[in-house]
Amino acid sequence: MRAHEAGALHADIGYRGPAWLHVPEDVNALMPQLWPRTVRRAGTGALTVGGVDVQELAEEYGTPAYVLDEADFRARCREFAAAFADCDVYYAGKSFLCRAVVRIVAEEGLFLDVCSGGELAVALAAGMPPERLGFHGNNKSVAELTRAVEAGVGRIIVDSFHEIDRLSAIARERGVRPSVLIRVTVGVEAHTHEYIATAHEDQKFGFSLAGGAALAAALKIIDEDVLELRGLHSHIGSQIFDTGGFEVSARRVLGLHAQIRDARGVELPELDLGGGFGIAYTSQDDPSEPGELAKRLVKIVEDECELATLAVPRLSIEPGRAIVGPAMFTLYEVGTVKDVDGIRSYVSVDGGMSDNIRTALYDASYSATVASRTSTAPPMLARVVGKHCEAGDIVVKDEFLPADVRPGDLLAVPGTGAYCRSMASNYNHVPRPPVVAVADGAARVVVRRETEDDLLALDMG
Ligand SMILES: Cc1ncc(COP(=O)(O)O)c(C=O)c1O
Ligand SMILES: N[C@@H](CCCC[NH3+])C(=O)O
Repeated sequence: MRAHEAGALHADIGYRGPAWLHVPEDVNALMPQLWPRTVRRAGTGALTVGGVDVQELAEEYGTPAYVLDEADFRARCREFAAAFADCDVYYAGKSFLCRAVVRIVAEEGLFLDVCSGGELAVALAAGMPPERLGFHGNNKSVAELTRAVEAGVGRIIVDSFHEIDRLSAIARERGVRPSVLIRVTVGVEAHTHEYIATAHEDQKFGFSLAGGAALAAALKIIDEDVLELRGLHSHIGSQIFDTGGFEVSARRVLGLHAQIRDARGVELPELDLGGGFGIAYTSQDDPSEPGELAKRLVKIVEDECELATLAVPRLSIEPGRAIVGPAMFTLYEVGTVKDVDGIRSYVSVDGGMSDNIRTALYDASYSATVASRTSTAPPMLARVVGKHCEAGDIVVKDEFLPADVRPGDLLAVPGTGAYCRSMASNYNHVPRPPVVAVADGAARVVVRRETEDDLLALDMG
């Protein structure tokens, strides 16, 4: 069925889904932009990834499981590195981090952004050269800052006056001069969910540009001469498609570069515009390629520098979601199917909000497909829900699945590489799923499944 016929069918079936979701012509079809690049439907009807059948993965590693397409992940790292060849690309580790990922990121020539002592520990344990690390956070502890300084972290992005004082004390004590950037709140209202927008005035991150705190912080660091101020940093939010926000942000931050030059005669050599580049979760999302993003961002910075008569600083960016998000999907097994009074069917899977909190937290949209077979049954409006004791435990709000979807089917949800395993919880004492990396016909566990023994290990009786 074609999309334009969907309206009529929507009316016929008393459709209760969102207006944008169309009845698919073929409920078995995969939209390439949603899936890791090596995913195919094999002759058997089951999905394969990296040449491995998902049924084999489910048998060997169980469900739910996050499945990482290693070739896809590497390709995305490489594409960002190539597109931003004259810039520094920091992979945002908060999106998903484990030692295997750190090693791949390093091998593919990227830098790494960490934002806690734990992420720093993983990065160092995996052998990431410390000078290729950036350290973020609005409330870094003395212990975290000390560790970063002692390890020789390449740059620390300072976020408060308290932090500047703390870091300066640590640096003085050790007779070192850590490189810092200042996180600037540029007052941009990014077009994304409120909880993942980070540059409007009223929030916890950064020094306000409009209020003068950012300039005061820069002058303090320059005048005290303990820390080396390398540049300014702005991150406007996450899952953003429009480069307009980056343009405003670059203009404002470079305006501050010019103010600092005018006040102290210093031109800062670096500028970081953060991450936030959107990916496709559904047919409605149309992300830009890294090459296109690079062209636009570099031009924005060059134009703004020309206007402010500044030398062009070295640009860095911090993409997380755009690199790992599309490289993974979550593989679940269907446990129950309930038709609720002709409204929709609730398809329960063996995970839920503990492995993907984004739907509940940000009202995020996802897609899904039956992964273990194809079906000739007509499409049926479904809501994929988890097994938690919570009515808001929704994985995929609205999707068309074949009407014969049944217990034992494997269900795959694409786009779960970023902020799913990294934000996973043990709610209801559900152990967190493993991450299985697949490449060239072979699978390996890069993060093992949590066990009930792991859960009990923290419980002191
Ligand atoms: C400072 C900073 N840099 C980079 C990122 C990565 O964002 P994304 O994964 O959307 O690219 C974040 C998260 O939003 C962030 O807070
Ligand atoms: N956790 C958010 C991204 C922002 C987090 C980093 N500031 C998400 O899932 O979309």
